[in-house]
Amino acid sequence: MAAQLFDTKKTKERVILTAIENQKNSQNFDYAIEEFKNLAVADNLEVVDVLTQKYDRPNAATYFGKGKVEELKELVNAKEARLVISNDDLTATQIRNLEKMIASDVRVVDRTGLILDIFAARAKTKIAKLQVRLAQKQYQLPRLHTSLANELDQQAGAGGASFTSRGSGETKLELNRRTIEEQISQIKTELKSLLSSSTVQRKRRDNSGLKRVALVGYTNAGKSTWMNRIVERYSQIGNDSEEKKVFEKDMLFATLDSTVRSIRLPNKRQFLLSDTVGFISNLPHNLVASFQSTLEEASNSDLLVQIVDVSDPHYRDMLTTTSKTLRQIGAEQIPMVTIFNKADKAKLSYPERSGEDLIASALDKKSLEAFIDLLNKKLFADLKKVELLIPFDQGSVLSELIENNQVLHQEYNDKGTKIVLELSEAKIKQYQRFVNI
Ligand SMILES: Nc1nc2c(ncn2[C@@H]2O[C@H](COP(=O)(O)OP(=O)(O)OP(=O)(O)O)[C@@H](O)[C@H]2O)c(=O)[nH]1
Repeated sequence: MAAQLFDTKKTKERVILTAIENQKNSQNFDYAIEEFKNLAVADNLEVVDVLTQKYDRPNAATYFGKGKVEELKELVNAKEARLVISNDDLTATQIRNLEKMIASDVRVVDRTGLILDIFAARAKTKIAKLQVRLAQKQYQLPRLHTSLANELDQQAGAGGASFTSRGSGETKLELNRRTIEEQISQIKTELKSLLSSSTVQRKRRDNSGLKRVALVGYTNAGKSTWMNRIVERYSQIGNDSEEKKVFEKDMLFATLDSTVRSIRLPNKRQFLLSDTVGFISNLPHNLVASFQSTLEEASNSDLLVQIVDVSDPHYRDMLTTTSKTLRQIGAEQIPMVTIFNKADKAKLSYPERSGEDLIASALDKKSLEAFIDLLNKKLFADLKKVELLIPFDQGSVLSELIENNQVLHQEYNDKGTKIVLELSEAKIKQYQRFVNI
């Protein structure tokens, strides 16, 4: 449903990446280029060269300065590339001018367009597809120019109606703008109704009073792998968890939907675990807005578990990216622990606690135990030991308590059953009348 910007699936399209180095980004410039290249590879493109320029600010008309555009033109010809992607967002004017100056059959896109394209290819569920489509349309709107207009014209033609014939005196561009605006509003309506039913589901789960844990972190850090290991071992519904597994793959943005699973530990403590879309530096604003509901899994949780690939030389930059994204979605106040993952690849010893955090490998059994131990300590720190006296005629209350909590001690007296267990403040309130003082 979500249309691809470039047809990359049959043969790998040859691409030249461009970027501007300035005072603001010079410190992390190498990392930014590395990340940019990975994004292109993730979109099945073949990066044939990277052209950069030191410049305080991109040229408003042509992005690069005049001489550099000439250099780019020569490079495009020499390397037989038909696609140029800029690391900075481009305006419609910059795109139009660059395409004109380089060659008529060369397309110029920016990093946001590239990320949207990857998301479009990865989106599987109806909600994810619509969210990407919304972000794509919002991205297209201010960038409408002739070549996009022609593309839209063809799309409309395929639908039968030629909207160029509508209304007198209106330009093609205005009509296209109006069409996109209408599509945006349709997608929003559809999303709203789909999301309201999924919000209902979320609320229903919330009523269980279970704590929520969200796995967050840079794309490809290992979030889905951890999720699957935990689900395989501790999922609430038996061991037949194959269909509950989430997509785990060595590629950027393998997961676009947030998945929530109910987990029950051997000590009977329960919580909801969610996996969510991976972060990346400067995640396009439109995408963050479109994926707000998916990202809410993280911003509504009681504990964030940040997964970082410690074997990546840029892992510190990835930690910064995660912090920035968490601020962007209003989740910076939520308590967080960090798992320095892929310690096996980094040749570090594991599992090992590092203060409140953990050095671990998702592929290791002992790391899973250490992870669960950490969760137990952080997530259930507010549990209080309490003694309850349940009268004999309240058998159902007693069995519910025993079923859902680890009973530390149990004995009988002439009034009923005395049990000692750990409960949250809310649960103590709920069972207040049975508290044995
Ligand atoms: N060696 C090693 N590989 C790991 C470890 N954890 C995950 N991986 C691999 O890293 C790759 C990415 O893992 P995922 O779990 O898909 O990563 P993710 O964070 O969910 O990725 P996105 O969906 O892109 O956000 C997969 O090929 C995993 O098998 C680990 O501890 N050690």
